Amino acid sequence: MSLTARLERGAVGLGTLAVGAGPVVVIGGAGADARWINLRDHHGRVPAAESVAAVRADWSGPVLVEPFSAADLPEIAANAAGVVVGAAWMQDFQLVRAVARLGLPVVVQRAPSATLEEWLAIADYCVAEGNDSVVLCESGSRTHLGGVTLDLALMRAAREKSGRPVLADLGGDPALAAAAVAAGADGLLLSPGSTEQEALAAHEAVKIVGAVTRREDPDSLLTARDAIDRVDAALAVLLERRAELAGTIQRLKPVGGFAGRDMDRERRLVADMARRAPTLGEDRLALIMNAVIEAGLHLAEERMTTHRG
Ligand SMILES: C=C(O[C@@H]1C=C(C(=O)O)C=C[C@H]1O)C(=O)O
Repeated sequence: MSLTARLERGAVGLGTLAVGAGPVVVIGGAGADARWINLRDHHGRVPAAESVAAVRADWSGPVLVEPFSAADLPEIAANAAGVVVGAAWMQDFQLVRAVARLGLPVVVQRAPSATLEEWLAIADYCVAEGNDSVVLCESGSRTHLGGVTLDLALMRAAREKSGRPVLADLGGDPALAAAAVAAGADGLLLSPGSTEQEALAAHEAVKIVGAVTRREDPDSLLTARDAIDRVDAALAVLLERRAELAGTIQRLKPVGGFAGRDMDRERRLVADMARRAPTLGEDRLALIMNAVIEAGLHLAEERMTTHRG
């Protein structure tokens, strides 16, 4: 889908990036699709221009900025693709209004104790200022253990109720990336200082889990190829896992390998798969699965020979 077509479907554009249609985006530090800067991290001691210039030194893509105060807004208006209304000042209505008036897309983080209604009300404040480009970001609630729990059910409800794109704020730990993508996140927010490895882990979840759970409707060659590449990545993971399991079965069966081939079982598994892949249908699936099964049996026999040898 072209950026314009994506935006027509309720996505929010962050520079060249569409959030809400197409693949799940990763926002964070190095290796992410968009960078973000939290000016609150420095308690206003580092000028906005300096922080933006530091990121701009090696990044020309979209940058999101969370201001420390209203004084940062001119710099943000000039140099950012979007503004973050941080969880800590979600209730500062004056600042929210001033941010919305910049006309840039606004990411509204949920304050730790805010309800769904309170959270969505902030989006309404932005709309009242004439800014409808709002992305909601679930940033977690404080728990009795002193930690922060991401509420993926609330994130999902926010998406359904508002029709707006949603982000899951994973902080410094991409371990929940897969769960967030499965729960319908349109983007994953890593901390501004996240590493390339963390971005890689998040992108991997976007590819593998997104390929299975996220419906995409690409309408350009480039985006369709991007989408099919993600499906192939997921297929590769499953094919590798399948080959391992098929190998285990060959070792456990009384007669393994090609000599113990069980065509009845193969027909049954193809028929089962055809229920989930009705468009392909049984005959085409049989051809595909025959190749997959034979590859597994070859690998298993090769390994048995190596082990015996
Ligand atoms: C895995 C098995 O061995 C063979 C390989 C199969 C497969 O890869 O799915 C299926 C049937 C057998 O021909 C099995 O018997 O279950």
